[in-house]
Formats: sequence, structure tokens, C-alpha cells
Amino acid sequence: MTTAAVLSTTSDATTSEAGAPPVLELEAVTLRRNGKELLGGVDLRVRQGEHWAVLGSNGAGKSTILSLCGAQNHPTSGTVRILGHQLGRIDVQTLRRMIGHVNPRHTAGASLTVEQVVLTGLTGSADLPRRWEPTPDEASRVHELLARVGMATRAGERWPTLSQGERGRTLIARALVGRPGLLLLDEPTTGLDLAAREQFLAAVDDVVAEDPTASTVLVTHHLEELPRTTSHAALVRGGVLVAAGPVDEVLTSELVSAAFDHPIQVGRLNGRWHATSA
Ligand SMILES: Nc1ncnc2c1ncn2[C@@H]1O[C@H](COP(=O)(O)OP(=O)(O)OP(=O)(O)O)[C@@H](O)[C@H]1O
Repeated sequence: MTTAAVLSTTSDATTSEAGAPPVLELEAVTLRRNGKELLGGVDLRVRQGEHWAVLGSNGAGKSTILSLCGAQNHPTSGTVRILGHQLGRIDVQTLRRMIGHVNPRHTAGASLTVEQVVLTGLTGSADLPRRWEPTPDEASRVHELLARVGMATRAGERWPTLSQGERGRTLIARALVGRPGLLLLDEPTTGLDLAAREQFLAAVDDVVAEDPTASTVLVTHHLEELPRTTSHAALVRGGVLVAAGPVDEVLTSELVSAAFDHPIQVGRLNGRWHATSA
């Protein structure tokens, strides 16, 4: 199947989802750095309530796309609209505060407790600013979120003593504390063991299930690392989307093989995906 054929199939699928307002729109986005074209014309629309997975091989451009979605980068050409605001026409710090970002490489202040790490989601910092105090509402939201991700009994634990899985769940609560309109997850299960990965994915499914207006974009290499709640997928290859649309139409053996340039058999069991060499 050619790239053009893939794109025409999936653009129909994407536009048929019309209804909920878009939270993220990339139109004809290109990005060049150091004379190299990293993105070669990306179109992507994420609507409220959708949960997208962005998949592709090493160096395909997934993190670059996510950096635009998180207002961490600007396109060379094309338009990026996040939560109704066009990049370049709004203060990026203001915009970044509207976006929740789960980055497993987040470095929290070493002396912070779990509860304080979640609070840093409100200050947008690694440490808590001196003399900063949460409002009673903010403090109760932190406890509500820690309960949701299964960390309520660990609120007083210090960050360095946490396991990778506990850190991951704490970082989801941190990303959600500011009630973001968009949640970005950047290879969030990297480095987690099997149990920690499963607990993390269950925590994502739980927070998503409780808020029908939540919208997420998750970047990963592995189909096994997709939450059950994934509703849409985009496949990236060489800085372009080779497929994008409802997850069952995109995560097929044919399209995934084309995106990874390798024969891959895709399967789904109990709502979760798996992939092996065909
Ligand atoms: N500032 C830059 N200057 C030049 N090339 C860059 C720059 N940033 C990224 N790249 C290149 O752009 C390409 C896409 O990078 P990106 O990190 O988006 O890929 P990825 O799909 O996330 O890869 P991985 O799965 O390995 O994390 C890579 O070839 C990378 O080396």
C-alpha cells in the first residue's frame, strides 16, 4: 500500500469523528532544525474525549510531534492550535499551564514528598517555590488524585524512595492537578517492569474513565504499552503521518508493518494490543 493510499483512507476516518470540539489541531506542519526536515507536513486533529497513541520507529518524529502538542517547540511552517489557541499568538507559558505533561524523565526536588511533587504541577516547577501554599481546594484535589492513582497511603513518602511505578502514578496525578484540557504522555512506561507498567496503564485507564472530557496523546514504540482506553492512533514514519484515525482502523498488521518497514502481525486480546514479527 502506498503512503498516499494510506493517507486517503485515514483522513476520511478522522473527519467522520466530527462532533466534540478539537483540543489539538496540526495543519500542514513542517519543522526544520539544523538544515534537516524533522516533520514534513503533519495534519492531526484530536477532539475532546479522544485518546490518541502516536507510534513509530526510532527517529520517526514522535517526540518532535509531541513537543509541538505541548507548546515546547514551534513549527517552521503550518499551524498548531492547542485548546483553541494558535501557537505564536499566545504566551507559551500560559499555554503550557493548560497542558498536563507526563514525562518519566521528570526530575523532582529530592526532598519532596509525593504530595509535594503533585503540587508542583500547579507551580510548573521541579521544586515548590518558597512560601508558596496551596489553597484548601488545591490541597483536597491533590488527595483526591492520589487516591485515584492508588497513591493515597504514600502521600508523605519522599520522591527518591519511590519505585519507578509509584513515580509514574505520582506523575499522572501531578499532570492532572491543574485540570488540564489536554494530557500528553511521553513514552510513560519506559523503564517500568511488567507489574509497574500494568499498574501505570490501569491508572491511566482509571483517570480517563472518570472524566469523559479528558483528551490524551501518548507516544510509544510498543503496542503492548497502549492503555485499553486508546481510541485513536497515528503512525509516524520519516517525519510524516502515514496513517491516523480510529484505533481499530489504524493498528492493523498492514499499516503497522508499513510504518515500521518490517512485517508485523498485530493482535488484540482483552482490549490490549500486541505485535510480533509476521
Ligand atoms: N534539534 C535537532 N536537530 C537536528 N535533528 C534533530 C533535532 N531534534 C531531533 N532531531 C532528529 O529528528 C528525528 C526525529 O526525532 P524524534 O526524537 O522526534 O524521534 P522519535 O520518533 O521520538 O524517536 P525515538 O523513538 O527514538 O525517541 C531524529 O532523526 C532526530 O535525530
